[in-house]
Amino acid sequence: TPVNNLTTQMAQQEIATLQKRLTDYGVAYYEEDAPLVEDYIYDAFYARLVLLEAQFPQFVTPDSPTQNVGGAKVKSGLAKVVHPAPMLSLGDVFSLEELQEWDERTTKTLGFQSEYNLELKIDGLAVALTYVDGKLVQASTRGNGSIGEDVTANVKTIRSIPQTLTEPITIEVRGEIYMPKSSFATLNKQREADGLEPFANPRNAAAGSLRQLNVAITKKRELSAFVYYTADPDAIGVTTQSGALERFAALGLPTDDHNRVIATMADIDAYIAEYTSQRERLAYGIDGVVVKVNQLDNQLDLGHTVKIPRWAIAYKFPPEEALTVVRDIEWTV
Ligand SMILES: NC(=O)c1cc2c(=O)c3cc(F)ccc3oc2nc1N
Repeated sequence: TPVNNLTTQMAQQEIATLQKRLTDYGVAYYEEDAPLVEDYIYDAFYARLVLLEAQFPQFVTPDSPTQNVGGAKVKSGLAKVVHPAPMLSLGDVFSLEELQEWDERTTKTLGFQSEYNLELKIDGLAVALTYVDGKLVQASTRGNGSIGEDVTANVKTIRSIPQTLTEPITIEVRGEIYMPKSSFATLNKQREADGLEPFANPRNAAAGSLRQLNVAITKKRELSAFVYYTADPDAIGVTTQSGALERFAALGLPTDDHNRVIATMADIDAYIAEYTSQRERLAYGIDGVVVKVNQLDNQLDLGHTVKIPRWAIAYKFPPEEALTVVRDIEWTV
């Protein structure tokens, strides 16, 4: 209802509801680094409350999210960044059968069996890094794909991300920021000692540590990163995904070296089996394997939908607790 059609009674009710909702969102986001809603949803509710409180100041309370520093300010504290090209997400499959279907669809569309570049799916949060003449000038989160948050100052505290490339080129690269398992364990021990809620998983810990207004907090959190994509392959003279990863490393960008170029589904099954068992021995969390068409011109032929690329797919590992249950059942039998 437009604000000027509201009775005082209705306004008081809506303001109270919004104050409670935004306080809960703020606590989840700010205290637990486990946001309950996408930022743009939070921002819309926040804007509505600001409007109502301006119209009905008698209902502004000192503990309203619009009044306190904690929740709201942190949320809207980070500047927004519009992505030049939308940051898409990966489509997911949860079984080898579905992965086989994806391979068949891709082969049919291309008219031949493509070679694939296989990569571990790092369980962190996506960021875009912009370098101009070899200097890091901006870093932003994916956000809703079109609009992300500016985390440049935070990213500059991450040792594995170079502020200067080995060549003075201008390029935007994308990657995953993650918290190594050892840093995660240390951080949660410290939080419990300080009487704070531990982070649920390394991904939430990484997100909460990156999206800090106070950069000194980010610096203490020992984050790391892997780069896996660029929208401008011509800037680095590569024609394959595997070649791009090699060039990223030559430029001084951190890459994960577990990638493998393969030609058949049998090779994919072997890679998935290998890293399903290797998973707990890795220094960082992975939640699956990413299969990418390796030739970049074939990627262009396949294109993307509004939300996901057609030339890549994420095979997600079954959640670990499920595996434990399966093991127990086998054991009792
Ligand atoms: N978490 C990851 O380790 C990982 C994630 C992505 C993406 O999210 C991703 C999203 C795209 F639209 C295109 C390619 C991508 O490649 C990716 N490659 C990876 N290795």
